[in-house]
Amino acid sequence: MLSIVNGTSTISLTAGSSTSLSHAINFYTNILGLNLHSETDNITYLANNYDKLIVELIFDPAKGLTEEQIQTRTQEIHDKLNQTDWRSLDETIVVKVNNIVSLIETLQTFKHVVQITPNELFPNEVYCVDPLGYVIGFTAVSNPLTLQPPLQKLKPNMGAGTPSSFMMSQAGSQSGIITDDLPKRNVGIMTSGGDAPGMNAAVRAVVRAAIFRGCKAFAIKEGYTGLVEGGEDYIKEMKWQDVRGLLSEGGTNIGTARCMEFKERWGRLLGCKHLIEAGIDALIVCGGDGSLTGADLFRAEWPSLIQELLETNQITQEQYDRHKHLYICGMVGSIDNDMATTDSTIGGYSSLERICKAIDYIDATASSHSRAFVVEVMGRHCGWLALMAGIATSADYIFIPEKPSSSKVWQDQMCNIVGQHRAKGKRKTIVIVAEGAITSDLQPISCKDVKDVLVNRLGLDTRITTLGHVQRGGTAVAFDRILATLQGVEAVKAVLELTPDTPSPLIAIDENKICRKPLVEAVEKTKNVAAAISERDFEKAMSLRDSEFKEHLANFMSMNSACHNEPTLPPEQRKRIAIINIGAPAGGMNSAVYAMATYCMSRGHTPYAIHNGFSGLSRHESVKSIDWIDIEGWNLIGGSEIGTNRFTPEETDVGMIANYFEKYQFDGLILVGGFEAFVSLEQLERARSMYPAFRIPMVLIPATISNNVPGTEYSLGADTCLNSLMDYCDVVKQSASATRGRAFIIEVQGGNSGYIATYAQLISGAQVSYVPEEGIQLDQLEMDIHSLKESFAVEKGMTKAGKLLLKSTNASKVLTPGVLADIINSESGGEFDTRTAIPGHVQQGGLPSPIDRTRADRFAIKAVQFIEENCDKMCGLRYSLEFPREDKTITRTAAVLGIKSSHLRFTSIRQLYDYETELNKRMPKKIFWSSTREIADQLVGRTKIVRA
Ligand SMILES: Nc1ncnc2c1ncn2[C@@H]1O[C@H](COP(=O)(O)OP(=O)(O)OP(=O)(O)O)[C@@H](O)[C@H]1O
Ligand SMILES: O=P(O)(O)OC[C@H]1O[C@](O)(CO)[C@@H](O)[C@@H]1O
Ligand SMILES: [Mg+2]
Repeated sequence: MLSIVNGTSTISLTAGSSTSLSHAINFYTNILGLNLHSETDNITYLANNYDKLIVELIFDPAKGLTEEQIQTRTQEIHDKLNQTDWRSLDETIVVKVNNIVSLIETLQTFKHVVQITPNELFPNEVYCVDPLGYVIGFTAVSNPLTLQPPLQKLKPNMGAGTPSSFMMSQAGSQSGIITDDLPKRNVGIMTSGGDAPGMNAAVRAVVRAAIFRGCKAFAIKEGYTGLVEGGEDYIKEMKWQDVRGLLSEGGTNIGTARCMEFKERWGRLLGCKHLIEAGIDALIVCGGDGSLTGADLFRAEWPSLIQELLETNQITQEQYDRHKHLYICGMVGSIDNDMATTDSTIGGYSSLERICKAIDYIDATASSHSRAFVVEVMGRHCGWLALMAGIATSADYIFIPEKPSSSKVWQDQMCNIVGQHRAKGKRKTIVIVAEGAITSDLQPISCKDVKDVLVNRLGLDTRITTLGHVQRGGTAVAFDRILATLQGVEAVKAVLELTPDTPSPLIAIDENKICRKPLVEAVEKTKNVAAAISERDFEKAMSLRDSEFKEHLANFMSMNSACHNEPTLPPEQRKRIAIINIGAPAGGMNSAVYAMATYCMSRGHTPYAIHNGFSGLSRHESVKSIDWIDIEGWNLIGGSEIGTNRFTPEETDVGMIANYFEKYQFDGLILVGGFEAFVSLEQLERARSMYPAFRIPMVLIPATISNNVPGTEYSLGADTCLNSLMDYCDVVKQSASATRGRAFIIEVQGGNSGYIATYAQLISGAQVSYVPEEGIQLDQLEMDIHSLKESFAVEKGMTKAGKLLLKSTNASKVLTPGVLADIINSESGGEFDTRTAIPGHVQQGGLPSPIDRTRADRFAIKAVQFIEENCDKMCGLRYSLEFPREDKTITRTAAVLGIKSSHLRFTSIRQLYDYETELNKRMPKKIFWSSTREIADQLVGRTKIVRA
């Protein structure tokens, strides 16, 4: 993305072609919607929120940098762009151009800009293609988008376009359908390889998104077998209602297979023929590395396959002309999470949840008998499941294919670690073995091998548990439903945007960002991992796994060695680090404390817990150093073991808090909590001028189910909450469906943030979510009731679809669930009835989800590293009379750690508090999930009134 700023006025970004129109509009409305017109605002906004690269084009040197500075910066940029993948650049870049001609020249020096086209009709415009294939246009016309018609979202049609009539309508009807200039294609979706929870959600999303865009959707049944066999039994057109209820079902209802015939050319030739016969133009394959390897091969071979079909008269010239290009797109569905270039695969976290649950159960029996358990998990040649389960359950030792050692080494290492844990008083031992675990000479390591060592060398009473296909069963967790849904919608958009010349994409996720990556590259990189392992080049295999994998492994190893007697840092670098929980409980708070403390121990720092928040500290000096055995097992439990409350320092006693910070000589503070923790951090940062004890690095790990902490798109606890809400909604929906003709209004927590309600709508298929950001408008309510009535009338007695309506508590104080139910009931004319359900504090409790456990560990370790890195900066200032509080290098040492788009970032509390927070609303100014609301509505066919 490029933001182009011209000192006084903004030179605008616009669309270069129809394929990039919505891309550019999205970008542009993001900026304009926020009314960020000033240069600084644009840059700050983009740097913090949008993407990784900003190119700032200074047209007038007098208004910006000196000529010389511009030249130096320009040179730096060129050097960087030529060396690095431009999307991983993470800073503001200034390029000087004087006019459109020099802009073209400048762009031509960018290694990754593959094509630059001056526009002959409009000489003030230039288009180029970025690495993802987007056409980006530049124009000297100020704000050219005002010349475009306004973006049409859902249409407020009260007649033929009402949602239920739309839902029941045939594909191709225009009512309620997105009107853009993307081509209408017939889109096929198949699931292939091992089934994975979330595949059903992917199929639902693809079918509905395709229909919504005015295309026809087809399911190809039984994976590639469906292509090879062809015909109506295997390739079936799907209508809106065919995918109803799929969200909550495990496995894949359209079937999957491992199809040997497709590995042969003749099988693929048949596949080509059958796709053409069915009239399918675009194919979305949801499967694992094997399936996508097959898809990539199919794409590469397509021209020769179709040529052969023409030459052998198996298809007509007309068919040949229409299907010359196969538009193909990959979605990674596999529990193994073994595909390169994406952080997660659909199904991976559901499987992880099953594994963690099983190990949590095993924990109890292991502890009771003081036994060791060797647990085998799936993953084929990938150790992701074993590694993540190891972190999430605080296993003693793990075996993964990417990091093998010789038989002698692993035996000694495992016995050493397990022995030390036992010596410290641990009563149970959990060792996780990935099914693909090997020694460095490629010999498989079996659970039996591991058990024998534990028995013979440590004398432990040991049992083996092989989890097997339990790991693949059951409904998808919230994350997989979200991932599958958002990726399915993106996949449809991708296949409609593809041109014969653009490379086939794979829909990936980078931290929190759904994005497209080249399919060929992903397949190639994945194959290279396997090749590196078979060549015993384990370093290379590890380097080809994504960076998060490597980070998790390093974290596991450090936490695992916490009770060793040899910390990694020399004594003079060891610190005293305070940890505190603030705000309402959230899943993952304990995991974060556990991870921080164990990581501190492995480094040689002393971790201190401040019990019961700031009020506990000021009233009872509630500081306690943390012992390893005291926190053993905390990773797995909900709530807050050290206690949490909402009091901020100023609500308690700042002076007393400073006094205790001084007394214990804390070198750093890590807060874990939500908005109150955010406010507390700001208060402590502000108090630094007055109290030297606070001149230490301080960092906040966001933890709140409301997910409303500025500076992050993710807070610990939000995933745990979503999962409990999802289970709750599934159960209520089942009851509503069984009763027929019943709707439920479910009240959802989240303070002033509609995050939980919006994502709960997305994963439960609720008809609406009313959120505080929008309130409940009477005309919208009227429309929703009208739609509900109509859909119940259409479906009367036929289907068993229960309807859910979600309402955030703060969406309206007047329209409570009871009042809403009364209104709907009085409007329903006896055709259906509406009840209420309030999950309440269930949403805050429960065991932390594996995502919250593993993210907590990652956040925690990053936070400790932040303290380590910033301690020296503050050292000299501790007792100096002059404290440069406003100095940016100083303010940055009090920060919020967050996930932003595809990055983990520290953002200074000053920046966030002063510029990016709506204090009265306790919300960040920018809501990053607005587009998810649109998708959640689109996929249930809700008609939303567009407001100016
Ligand atoms: N090299 C290939 N060429 C053509 N087709 C392939 C190739 N590899 C795999 N396929 C097709 O993809 C199907 C599924 O592949 P595979 O069994 O490896 O599972 P996967 O997609 O990796 O999923 P998972 O690993 O999660 O089970 C195969 O049965 C085959 O039909
Ligand atoms: O279900 P199947 O065909 O026995 O395959 C089991 C394999 O499939 C997976 O579950 C998914 O690829 C692997 O983890 C496992 O090795
Ligand atoms: Mg596979």
